[in-house]
Order: sequence, then C-alpha cells, then structure tokens
Amino acid sequence: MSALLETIDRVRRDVCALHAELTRYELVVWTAGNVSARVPGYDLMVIKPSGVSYDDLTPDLMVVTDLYGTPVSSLSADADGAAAEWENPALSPSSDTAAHAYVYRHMPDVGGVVHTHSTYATAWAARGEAIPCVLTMMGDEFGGTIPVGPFALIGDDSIGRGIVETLQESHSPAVLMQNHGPFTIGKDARSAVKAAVMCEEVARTVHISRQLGEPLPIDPALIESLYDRYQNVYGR
Ligand SMILES: O=C(CO)[C@@H](O)[C@H](O)COP(=O)(O)O
Repeated sequence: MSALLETIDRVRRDVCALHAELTRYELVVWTAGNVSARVPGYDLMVIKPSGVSYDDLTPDLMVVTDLYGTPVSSLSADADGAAAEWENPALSPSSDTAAHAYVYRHMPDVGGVVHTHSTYATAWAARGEAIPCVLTMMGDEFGGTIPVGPFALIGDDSIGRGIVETLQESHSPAVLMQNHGPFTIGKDARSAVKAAVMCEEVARTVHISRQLGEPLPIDPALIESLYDRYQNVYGR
C-alpha cells in the first residue's frame, strides 16, 4: 500500500475514534457535532459523514475531501509521483465541511477542527458572551478569554470565516460561534478534541462561579505566564 493510502487509512481511524470522545465527554447529542483532520502533506482532509449516528461511525465511513470540501477519491500523483485511489462512502460529508476546509486553507498550522454543541459552552454562545479568563486552567489551555465569533449560517464557508477572523488574533483554540456553539482547532484532531473538552469544563465552572458572585479576574501578565508554562513546559 502506498504511503498516502496508509496515511489516509490512519487518519480515518483516528478521526473515527475521536468522535467517540465527543460522546464519552457528553459534548454532543444525537448526530450533532463533528471532527475533522488534515491529511498531512496533502491538500486533503477527513471528516465525518453528515447525519450518521455516532454508534454507526466506522473508519471507512469517514469522507476524504479536498480543502474546499469536495469529496475526492483519487490523486493523479502522490508524494512519490504515483497515482492513488481510495473508496469514499456514498454519503455526504458533514454539513460543516466547508467551515472546516476554510480553516485548513487559512490556518496552515491547524491539523484538526472540532465542533460540538456542549451544553455550557453553547449556553455562553447563545448569549453571545465571551468566557472571561478567571481560572488557571483557562490561562493554561486558552491563554485568555474564550472569544465569541459572529452569527453565521450553516452550509457554506461563513462559519469558517468567522472562526479564522476570531482566532487569528487570539491564543484561544476555541471560539463560541454566536447562537451556535463551540468550534475548536489544534495542531492535530486530538488537540482540537482536548480543547473542546476543556472549553466545556471551563464554561461550566465559570457559569457556576458566577451564580455565587463575581469571579476574580487574573492579571494578564500572569495569564501569559500560565500559558507559556503549560504550552512549553508542562508534560515535557
Ligand atoms: O450544528 C451543526 C451544523 O453546524 C452540526 O452540529 C450538525 O448538527 C451536525 O451535522 P453533521 O456533521 O452530521 O452534518
């Protein structure tokens, strides 16, 4: 099997397995939400099919598309110059494919994108309110506030434009798309899933904190320091 086909195989298995993390952490219900990953070295991505139950997702149902969201099942030349062909399922890619594709085209360091409707983060999105950085965990993972992106209709690249415009100037790997829910990015799909899990966790904690009174802000210089340690030292 060619290196490209092996890579597609691996990315499909990873993307499929990561969808199980969305249900494990209760970030989605029914068929809501989606995970995608870039196929390293190629202008290709892998994303879940639209409207399929999480219990029925299998690696071979993950759809390979180009970075405009069009399903593709062959390349005339892989990295070695050889033609490659693979099977795509007879299913449409996720309704958010154009949004994910836009992110990959405009943020070359992003290798994974995730969308959930996790309850607390989506509640903040419904109010169009950014989550203030009042927890060390937020300084660590998000490097500041989790911002709100614009309202955008589903289906074309409007959501993608909102994600890129909002996150380009921020440390945060998460954006709360107004009236919709969180979208997260990462160097790979696993990191984007982690950001989605963390986003829900801090959305819940800050919400509860606000029921008790006004959460205490953290000095921006200390947030930078937390972010730097977590991103560059923690776990090394
Ligand atoms: O909110 C949305 C659409 O943006 C998604 O969460 C959908 O609910 C899931 O759509 P598919 O990925 O199954 O098309």
